[in-house]
Amino acid sequence: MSLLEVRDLTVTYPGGAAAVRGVGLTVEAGEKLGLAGESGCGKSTLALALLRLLPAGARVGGEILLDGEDVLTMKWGRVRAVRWAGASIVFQGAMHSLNAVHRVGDQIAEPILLHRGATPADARRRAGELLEQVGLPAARARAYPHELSGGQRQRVMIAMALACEPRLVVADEPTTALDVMIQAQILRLIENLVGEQDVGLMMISHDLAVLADTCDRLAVMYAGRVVEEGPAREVYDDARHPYGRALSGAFPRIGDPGSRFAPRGLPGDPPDPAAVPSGCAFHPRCPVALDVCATEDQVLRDAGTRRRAACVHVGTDATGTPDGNGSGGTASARDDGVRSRTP
Ligand SMILES: Nc1ncnc2c1ncn2[C@@H]1O[C@H](COP(=O)(O)OP(=O)(O)OP(=O)(O)O)[C@@H](O)[C@H]1O
Repeated sequence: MSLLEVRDLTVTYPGGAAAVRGVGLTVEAGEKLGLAGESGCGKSTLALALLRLLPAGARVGGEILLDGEDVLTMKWGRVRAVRWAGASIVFQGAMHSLNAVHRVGDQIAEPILLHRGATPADARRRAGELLEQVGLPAARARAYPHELSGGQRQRVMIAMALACEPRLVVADEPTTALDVMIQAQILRLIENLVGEQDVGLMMISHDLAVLADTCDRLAVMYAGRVVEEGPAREVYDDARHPYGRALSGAFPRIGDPGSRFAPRGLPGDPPDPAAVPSGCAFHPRCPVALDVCATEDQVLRDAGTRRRAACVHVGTDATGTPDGNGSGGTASARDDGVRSRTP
């Protein structure tokens, strides 16, 4: 059984924005999954859904199995317990997530008191240990958030996320607000802590290069769907979906700070989730789209060993590379595929 198994997850916001449209993915214990995609593709919505943190009015379908237990049908008391000990989230922008009027040590100690049944003295001691584990002196427990740097605050957020020894850590753009040097330190910290404690990690970022550097496996999202997944380096170096290829060309590799984000050679913008294009949602921007792509939906199917992609060109003679002719794509090829939903 996987630590996390998401099956056919859909999230629609009031007003009709279909932010997540039938996502299936897994995270194993000790595995680091990177979730990539442009702004607005539904990454944060997926993360919020995992812990039932979506705003009221959002409609959710599918299953989110954490250790086999469906988060979507749990009673609220169970959800609260799961939010700390089952899975916890590190958000971007720690200043907004920490409470400005409480000392950081108290904020780390609180879930230990509430969910671990520790005595106040034990919870304080554990908070000090956690601070040391994330590279801060235990004495910083007495600091208020505004007395810490951005990188230190993000370390505190990581300590909080680890407070109740969760099985899964979800890190949503954990380093976006930080400068490059601190970013690298925080990424290594998350990587090491996850490795030491054998927890699963879902790291969310628009930066495929960072994810390829940190994670074992990558899933690429476009317009609320996973369109490609596979071993991190392979997806980054040799994406099978035209969108994955554009995205992997979009970022500097580590150590090349000169270039900036912009998916390479892609016209237009990601679609409005309230008006997702018919067929493959990527077809209006796709350099190798066929007529059929405008009308027929694409599902994830085998694209090599432990790799899947949702593109009409996958599994045909056509490579789907921008200079390939793409003529081998047929509608019938799609039916051979593996659906994103596990039967
Ligand atoms: N509360 C909400 N009500 C209505 N629409 C929403 C709400 N929250 C998000 N959306 C829409 O859902 C879509 C997905 O948003 P989401 O934040 O999940 O994307 P994302 O990939 O995480 O982007 P970013 O990296 O910018 O956070 C976007 O089009 C967004 O405008």
